Amino acid sequence: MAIRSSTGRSGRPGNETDEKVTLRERLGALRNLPAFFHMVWDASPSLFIANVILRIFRAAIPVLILYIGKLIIDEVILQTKQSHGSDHEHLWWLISAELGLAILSDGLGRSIALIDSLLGDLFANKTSVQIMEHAATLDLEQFEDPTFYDKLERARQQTIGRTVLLSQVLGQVQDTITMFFLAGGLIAFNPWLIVVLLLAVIPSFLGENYFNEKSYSLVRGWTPERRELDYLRYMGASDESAKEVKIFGLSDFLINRFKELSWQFYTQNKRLSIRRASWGSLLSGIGTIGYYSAYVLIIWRTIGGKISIGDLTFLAGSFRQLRSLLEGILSRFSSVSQGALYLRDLFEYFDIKPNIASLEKALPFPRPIQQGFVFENVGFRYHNSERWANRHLSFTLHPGEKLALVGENGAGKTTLVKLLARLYDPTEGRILLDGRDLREYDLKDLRENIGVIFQDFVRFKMTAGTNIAIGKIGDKENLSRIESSAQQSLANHVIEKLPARYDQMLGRSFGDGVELSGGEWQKVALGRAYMRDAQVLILDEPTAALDARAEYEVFQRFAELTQGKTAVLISHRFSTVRMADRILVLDNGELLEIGSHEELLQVDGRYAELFRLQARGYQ
Ligand SMILES: Nc1ncnc2c1ncn2[C@@H]1O[C@H](COP(=O)(O)OP(=O)(O)OP(=O)(O)O)[C@@H](O)[C@H]1O
Repeated sequence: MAIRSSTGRSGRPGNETDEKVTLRERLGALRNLPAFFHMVWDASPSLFIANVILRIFRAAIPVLILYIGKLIIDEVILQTKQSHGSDHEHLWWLISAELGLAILSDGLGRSIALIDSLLGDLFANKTSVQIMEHAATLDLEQFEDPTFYDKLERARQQTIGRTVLLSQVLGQVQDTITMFFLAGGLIAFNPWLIVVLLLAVIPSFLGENYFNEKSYSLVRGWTPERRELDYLRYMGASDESAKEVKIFGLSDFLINRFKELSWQFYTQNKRLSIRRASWGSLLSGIGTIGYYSAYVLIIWRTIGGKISIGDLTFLAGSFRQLRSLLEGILSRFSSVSQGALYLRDLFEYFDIKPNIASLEKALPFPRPIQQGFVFENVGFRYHNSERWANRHLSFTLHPGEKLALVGENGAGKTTLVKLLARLYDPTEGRILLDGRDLREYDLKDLRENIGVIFQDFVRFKMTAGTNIAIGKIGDKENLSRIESSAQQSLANHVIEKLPARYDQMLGRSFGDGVELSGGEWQKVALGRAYMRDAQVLILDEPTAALDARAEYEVFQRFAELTQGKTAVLISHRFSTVRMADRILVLDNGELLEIGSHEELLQVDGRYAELFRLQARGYQ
């Protein structure tokens, strides 16, 4: 359990300086916006177009309303000066026009919000699918790397958070258009007003920008800890951990670690929020002073008779709206560029390329295998380890042969089969299949022809039928195939006792799911091996949880059913191992002995020693 800080930064989680982002980087991140809009467009072109058109219409409304307001006031003043019985028709027209515009503006606003949220949902769904699709192409090794998980986590967050970015950028465009309309009026009156306006707004923009940068750095720097918090929250309350949490009395331990980490984040965030609020009030005070200076200027000119009262309301209204628009645009610029930085995380994740992939002109997997697999001085070291998990491995796995792998815990047996299934590529040496490097074969074809059931197989919280069909998911509707696979792996006896048989939900996560015992799960997982038409079958400790009778039966069947197929078995039970044609003994990742049961007994080496040790235990 990664209860210590997973960053390895010894007690300095979320260190801001490590994750500092410059203004230049933020501007640079805006380059991600076109690609982002491309993704949004792909989510729904029609909604996207509708959104843009409605926003352009809405952008023109504020200035029209202000202008009509000015005309109304001028008209009212004119009419109060005129004699009784003057014609009010013009005034009513103006009032109706303003009312109409106000209603239209509200309707447009609601339609835009609706489209934003629909588009947001579509975008979130589409991106989640893309993240899953991309994850499927990546290497196992990449999944074992914590920095990869941080990236994946940040990318996942994009699917939810980025819809806000969409409305922000489109809102930005809309407000900019409105601003141009309003600014036109102000410039015609007095260009200096624009200068006052900018001076009033820029300080608070700089403040916003500064604090957004800090908050992005804080959140980004805290990604590993946030993952740890999620993990602790899950471990503290999940069916997977409940048993051991109770037995070992772990809840206080988990809760305390959670409290410690979450408190650290809270205090860092609180400090930043307080600073942000204090500076924000001060800087926006400057903006208010600017507004009132301009207001005084406009009033002065009105008193001097240079402009009408209607002009006064129009200009004061324009200035006030321009100020808030400009403040909005500038502060939104900070969040847009911050959003674009998060996008960078998403695109960085999409840019991760798998190392293990098919070559352009990949070979089809041989049908049938002619010469078998040849290991030529194969060595493998996990990327995060100094130790060689396999080294100097040279042997041949003949077509149709049943090979058993034997060795102590950590000897490298699972690693060897992972190399065979090309979950990893050798660090040194090579593996040949029918004389060609394994890397030359089409990866999908290779995986289809090599069926592996791992010791830590996944207990999918799905129906019993699906759990078997996993072995060949394309056949998930083929009930007779699923049933015969279940028979072969002895899972049929387990499944027939379940209330809903093959439709029974397994695991306790959903609905009326039923939990199976370890051995029962293993029989179900073994069924997956029989679903496949794979030429090579690999069973990594497939019978560890089976009782003695079940194990005997499983192997009787396995021998019959894999006639003519190549099979690799990993087992610590010598009763199983001796049924193999040949046995490969691994020690510290290296090949120690290889031969049939009888040959190895004659050699009287490690195998003979371990065999006798186990046999003695049964006497
Ligand atoms: N994903 C991994 N990252 C780093 N090291 C690993 C990883 N998986 C295994 N190892 C290391 O590689 C070595 C070989 O492991 P492997 O799982 O192949 O052993 P094994 O013979 O199958 O053991 P067991 O009998 O316990 O299943 C071990 O020292 C193990 O710690």
